[in-house]
Amino acid sequence: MEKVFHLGLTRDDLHGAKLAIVPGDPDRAARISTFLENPTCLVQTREFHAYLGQLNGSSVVICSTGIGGPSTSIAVEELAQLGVETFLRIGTTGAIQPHINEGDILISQASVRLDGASQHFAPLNYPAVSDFFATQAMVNACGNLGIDFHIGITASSDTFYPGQERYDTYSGYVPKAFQGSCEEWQKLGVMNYEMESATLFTMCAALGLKAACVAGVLVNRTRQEIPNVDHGEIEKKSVAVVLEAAKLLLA
Ligand SMILES: O=P(O)(O)O[C@H]1O[C@H](CO)[C@@H](O)[C@H]1O
Ligand SMILES: O=c1cc[nH]c(=O)[nH]1
Repeated sequence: MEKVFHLGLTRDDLHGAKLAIVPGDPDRAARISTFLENPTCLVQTREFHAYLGQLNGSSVVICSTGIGGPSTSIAVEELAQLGVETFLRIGTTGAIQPHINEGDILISQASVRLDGASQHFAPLNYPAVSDFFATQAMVNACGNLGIDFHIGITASSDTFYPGQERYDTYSGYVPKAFQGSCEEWQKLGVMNYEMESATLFTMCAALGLKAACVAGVLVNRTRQEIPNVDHGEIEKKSVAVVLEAAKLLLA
């Protein structure tokens, strides 16, 4: 059986897993795997750290995507080749609406396509939209766990600095195309910035796969630029949501 190019795995390695939980951070993938039954490490290569285990008796893969669309597109493509059909992203994020607080949980319904990779799957006028039922599972998971959440549109950018209009940088310069963009997204009701959902949603919709995204808020950009909150506590909450959503989808 053929191994996929980057992950170096075969279909047999996944034991029929149809659902993947896809954080950006490889260390987060390892931490999430500890919540599975019989977790094993499948591979650790580049930014892709993959684990297999069971949730309520069904095989599930946890695989980090690394930061941004290009590496996310590789993880999703290769996991799809191995039989995965549903991708649940669990990330961290920066909020841009004043009513959203650090530690809040955000569910992305759809994303503004500030990435490049999604254009390799579908033209820009194609929506970066999540799968309705996978997103409903995220919502129901929050309900089951008694966790408050916000649901709405996410701006998903290739860059952390200029694309998210950050001026506290080495040059302090943001190209004209992004000057004023944060305020525009705020006025258009966009909740937050992160860096993978546009690629994930677009490619999954275009390829007939299912995707949803939940994220914990590390910073509110209307108040500060650098997070000063406990990442661990925020991660615990968002991990609980994604695991409960996975269980609901596998039931
Ligand atoms: O915490 P993760 O999942 O990596 O998500 C967010 O954090 C990274 C930037 O710091 C980007 O990947 C962004 O999308
Ligand atoms: O502001 C933030 C925080 C986390 N991740 C992002 O992409 N942006």
